[in-house]
Amino acid sequence: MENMQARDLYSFYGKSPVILGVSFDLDPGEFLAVLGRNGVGKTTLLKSIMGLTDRCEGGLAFGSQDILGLSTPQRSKLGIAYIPQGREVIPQFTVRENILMGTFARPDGKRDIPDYLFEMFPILDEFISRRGGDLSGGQQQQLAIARALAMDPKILILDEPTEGIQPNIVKQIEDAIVRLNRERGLGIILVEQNVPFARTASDRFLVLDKGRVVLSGKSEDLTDDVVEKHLTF
Ligand SMILES: Nc1ncnc2c1ncn2[C@@H]1O[C@H](COP(=O)(O)OP(=O)(O)OP(=O)(O)O)[C@@H](O)[C@H]1O
Repeated sequence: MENMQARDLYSFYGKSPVILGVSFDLDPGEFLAVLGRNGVGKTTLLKSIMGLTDRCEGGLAFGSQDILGLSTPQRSKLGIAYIPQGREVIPQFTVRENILMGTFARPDGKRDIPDYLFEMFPILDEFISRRGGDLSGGQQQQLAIARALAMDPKILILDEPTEGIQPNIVKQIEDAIVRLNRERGLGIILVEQNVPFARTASDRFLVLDKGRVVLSGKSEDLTDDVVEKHLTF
C-alpha cells in the first residue's frame, strides 16, 4: 500500500494562492482529519490533491510516484477517490447506474459492484432501480460514497460528508467511514466540522488557517483548548 506525502504545496485559483505551503503525510491505512474555520482552504486542499485547482506547486507523492503532473483521472486510477461536498450524484441515473460509473475508474477494467457496498448501505440495494435524484440527501451521500468505493480505491477523500444530512443517517455514514478505515484498511482524508467525530475516528489531524497548517498532531491531542483557539468563531 502506498503512502501520500505532500510537501510545501501551493495552490492557486487564477493568480490567487489559496494553499500556502502545506505539508502532510498519510501513511497506508491512516485516517487524517482536516479541520479549520470556513473559507480557510480545506476544500481547496482536497481539490489540490485531485488536480482540480488552476495550478499547484510543491511536492505531492503517492507511493514512489510524483502525482502533481498527473491529470485528475490518472490520479483516480492510482486509487485516490474524491467525494466532493454536495455529493453530485447524477439525478437521472439509477442507483445502479451511478454506482457502475465508479467502476469505470478501475484500472483492472472490472465492472462488478462489490457486495459489501450493499451490506454497508442496505438502502441502496432496496432502491437500486430508483433514480439518484429521487433519493434523500443522506441517501445520495451514501450513493456518492458507494460510487467512489466501486472504483476499489486505496484512499478515500471526503469533504464534509454529513453536512446538512438528517441525524439518523449521519451516524450510518460516520460508522461506514470508520469501518472502511479500520476493517478495509482504506486511507482516509476527511474535511470535518464535527470535532468530536474527528477526534474519535481519525489518527492524525491538521488545522488550516488562511491556507497554512497552524497545528497538527495525533487526534487524541485535539483538546478543548485547541478547539477553542483554532476552531471556534
Ligand atoms: N473556484 C474558486 N475560484 C476562486 N476562489 C475560490 C474558488 N473556490 C474557493 N475560492 C476561495 O478560496 C478560499 C478557500 O476556500 P475553500 O472552499 O477551500 O475553503 P474551506 O475551508 O473549504 O471553506 P468551507 O468550510 O466554507 O467549505 C476562499 O477565500 C474562497 O473564496
